[in-house]
Amino acid sequence: MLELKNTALLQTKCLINGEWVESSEGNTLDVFNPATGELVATVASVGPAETQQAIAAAEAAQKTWKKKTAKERAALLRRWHDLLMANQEDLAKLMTAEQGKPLAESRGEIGYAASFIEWFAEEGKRIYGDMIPTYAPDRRILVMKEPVGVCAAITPWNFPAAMITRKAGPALAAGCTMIIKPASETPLSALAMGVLAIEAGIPAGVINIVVGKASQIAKTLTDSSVVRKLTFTGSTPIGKLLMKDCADTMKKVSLELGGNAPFVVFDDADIDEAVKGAMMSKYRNAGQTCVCANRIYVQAGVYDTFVGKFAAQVAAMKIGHGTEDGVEQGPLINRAAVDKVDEHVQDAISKGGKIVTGGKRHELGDNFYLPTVIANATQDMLFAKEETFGPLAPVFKFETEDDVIAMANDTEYGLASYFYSRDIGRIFRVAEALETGLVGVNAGVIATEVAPFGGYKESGLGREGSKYGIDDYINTKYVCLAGLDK
Ligand SMILES: NC(=O)C1=CN([C@@H]2O[C@H](COP(=O)(O)OP(=O)(O)OC[C@H]3O[C@@H](n4cnc5c(N)ncnc54)[C@H](OP(=O)(O)O)[C@@H]3O)[C@@H](O)[C@H]2O)C=CC1
Ligand SMILES: O=C(O)[C@H](O)CS(=O)(=O)O
Repeated sequence: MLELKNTALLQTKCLINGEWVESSEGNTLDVFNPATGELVATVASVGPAETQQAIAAAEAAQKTWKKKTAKERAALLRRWHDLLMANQEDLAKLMTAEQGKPLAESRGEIGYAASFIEWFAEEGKRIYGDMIPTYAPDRRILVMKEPVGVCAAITPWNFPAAMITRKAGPALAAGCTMIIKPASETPLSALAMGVLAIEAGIPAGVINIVVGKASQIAKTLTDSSVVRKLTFTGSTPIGKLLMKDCADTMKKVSLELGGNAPFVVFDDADIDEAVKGAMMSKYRNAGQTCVCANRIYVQAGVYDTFVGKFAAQVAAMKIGHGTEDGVEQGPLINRAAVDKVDEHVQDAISKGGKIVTGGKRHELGDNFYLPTVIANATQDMLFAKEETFGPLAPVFKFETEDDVIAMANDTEYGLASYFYSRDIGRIFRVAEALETGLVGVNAGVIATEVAPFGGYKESGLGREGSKYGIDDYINTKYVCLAGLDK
């Protein structure tokens, strides 16, 4: 049973124009605990009519929100940040209840989510324009930076808080307003953050949260000419669909999509550090992150040592419900996710892969799968080309630097990559050769609000976080002042 200190955080209605509303047709959707299968809450499930109301509210609110000074917006965002942190434990409990991740990871995600609000509260004060040396004595050239306007966000279940604030932070700091459609599996984290945004004093209509049938809500958002930008985190196929749907109204689009991260261990690596990094990169969130190591490549000279050390640590992981102390891996989000992991395992076995540890469903329940290591992985196996999005680590052997760079880049994805080496020449050669937006050198987890996060190729468009992350919420205007010599 969910025991919250601040019971107001368990919000089951949608947020439109500062009001908590039910579906006009009485529709609802159930939120289940992926560990136990128990019903956590029943949430209002709205459609096109309510989405239109949210768009209208965001449009009206933006007229005054953009006129606040960056400092005024920053003060409100800072209060939101402080309330997120003050309610971190309750927000973490809600997240573990609906998403399944261990409480420690949920607490960490709330801190990560709040960091984007804190970061962009300050970045909003540094959206500088330009005064460009003129081309004519009677003229002056101004460059103004203005908020894009009404923005829509569609977010995933794997990081139910951080993937929202990584978008809402820059949007609100820049003077934009937002309609957020969270994933149907995990709406409670979004709605709880909405409760705290209202408490922080963020005006009605600046943030709107609509839960419901994704395709219906999305179509209403993408068809609307009022919505000037769409930002999405999720699968590449859905990202492509949304990008196409945004073309008719020429919206700005930011996409954080799927990945297929290579994790490379060279023979000059610190093997113990490489094992530590592989554990963190592969099994965080039960392998359900777009930047998880999806393919582990180990140079022949250290292959057996790495596999032995790595598999021993994986086999020792504590699996359980996210609410249990010390649990390192909880359930996956649903049965389909577990089936996909098992499909990759069975495919590998059929092609000569060797299970070193794990390789089967866990008796804890339908959504649990043992953390798995497969040796003798080869490029013809499904996980070489498909994102597993689960706790499966295939370990490939390679001979040369050129060989492994070719294999690492042999994918349509380009989000994250990692490698371990202590040779400075190799570090620069390989970091520059890898075709990904993020590169971790001797590190397995590198996401932070201060650095730009985003992909190459079919892993997406745009950057989130860092000083670059606010650019996607800004329009640049050139103003020419003439007649100044009279
Ligand atoms: N880059 C990343 O961080 C993430 C990548 N993924 C990738 O996506 C794969 C599948 O995960 P999944 O959760 O199904 O990802 P989806 O892309 O299906 O879902 C992400 C978001 O998109 C919404 N959505 C689903 N279908 C549509 C549609 N037709 N139009 C508009 N929005 C839609 C979902 O809503 P609803 O929940 O209501 O269906 C959810 O809010 C994973 O295996 C992984 O490869 C997934 C999550 C995060
Ligand atoms: O979508 C994801 O998987 C996250 O962006 C990964 S991270 O930002 O938590 O590294």
